[in-house]
Amino acid sequence: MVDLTNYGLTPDLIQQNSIGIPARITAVHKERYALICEQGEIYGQLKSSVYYTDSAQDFPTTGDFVMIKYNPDGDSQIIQTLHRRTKFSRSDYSGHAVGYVKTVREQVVAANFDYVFVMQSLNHDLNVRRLERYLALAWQSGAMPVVLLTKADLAEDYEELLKKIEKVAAGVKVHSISAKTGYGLEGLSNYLLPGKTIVFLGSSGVGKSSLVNALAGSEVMQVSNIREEDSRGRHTTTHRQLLMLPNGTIVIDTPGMRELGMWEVSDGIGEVFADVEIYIGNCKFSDCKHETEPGCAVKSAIESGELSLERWESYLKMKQEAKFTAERSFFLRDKDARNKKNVIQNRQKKSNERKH
Ligand SMILES: Nc1nc2c(ncn2[C@@H]2O[C@H](COP(=O)(O)OP(=O)(O)OP(=O)(O)O)[C@@H](O)[C@H]2O)c(=O)[nH]1
Ligand SMILES: [Zn+2]
Repeated sequence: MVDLTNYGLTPDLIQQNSIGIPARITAVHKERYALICEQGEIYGQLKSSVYYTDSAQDFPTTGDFVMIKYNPDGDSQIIQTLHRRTKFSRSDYSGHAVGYVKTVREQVVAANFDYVFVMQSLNHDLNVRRLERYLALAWQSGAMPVVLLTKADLAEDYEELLKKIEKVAAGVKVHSISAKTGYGLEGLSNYLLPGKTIVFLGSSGVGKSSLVNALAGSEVMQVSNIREEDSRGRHTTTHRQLLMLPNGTIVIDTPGMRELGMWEVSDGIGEVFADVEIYIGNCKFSDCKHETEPGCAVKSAIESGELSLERWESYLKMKQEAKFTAERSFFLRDKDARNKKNVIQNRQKKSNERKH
């Protein structure tokens, strides 16, 4: 029998009135879920009467703990998604076809992880702006970010670069590693603990699968062969996946983690740009736009070189993006409500017409 506490389940997650047995989602397929429960690896489907009628019910995702009605002869039934400790989510705009009313639902792409490995490769992929964005997302999730700079064996003289990264990633540990040579992997032992869950955030080809294989000591994930000259990777990870390493650490690698565009980062920004935000409250005018106002703490920090202009601009850019995402969600929710109202009015109109 599998003990789910080894998979990170804590008893407090199961509510008193819950029925069924607990399970953890290991992969999401089209209409079917792969799960692990005390009976081993199984498949399950949603109990539609619960999941489609009760909008408060969260559709399960990789890493979720759920309650199931176990079926030894076929697919089990998923009856409840348990509270998530941490999550990566974005707004789901699908289903906004003309004439249909559908709520903008939160789409969660991974849940219940302890650490986020924010990965960039030291050879081609390194981009400070993208790193800031990843870090904001990671903080937003509620878990602890850790920066991994991969393919250290391909890079020369990255000391300067490392300093720059460490500055951007204040308060976050930065590790340079090589899955190929094993360099730096022992430095990850603080996170690779039994029952802890790690999720990977990084673009295709950065070396996520290679790292998992290096840590597992065998080919547990397929590695895509990319041409190193242009670093163009193929999308090889086709299923969201959760798996356990031999030492009991759980890793999640899902393709959903790549589409970062529409994620809300509003809360995470404050964490990543704490060094920028300290100036903002110190301007002479409380509604300072940090443009031409006298006594602007931001402007004077930039002038004195305390704050780099580059950092300030990247802060503004991310703020702007977050605002756009929030407004877009709001607009669609609003539009949704209007649509719903129209549909109801039309229905009423039709039924009135029939009566007359
Ligand atoms: N030299 C070197 N190459 C590496 C290292 N890690 C990964 N690679 C290579 O980089 C390429 C992509 O590696 P993957 O592990 O498939 O990358 P991934 O992030 O899982 O990619 P997706 O599955 O597309 O998301 C492969 O050709 C690997 O052999 C490393 O530490 N050193
Ligand atoms: Zn100001």
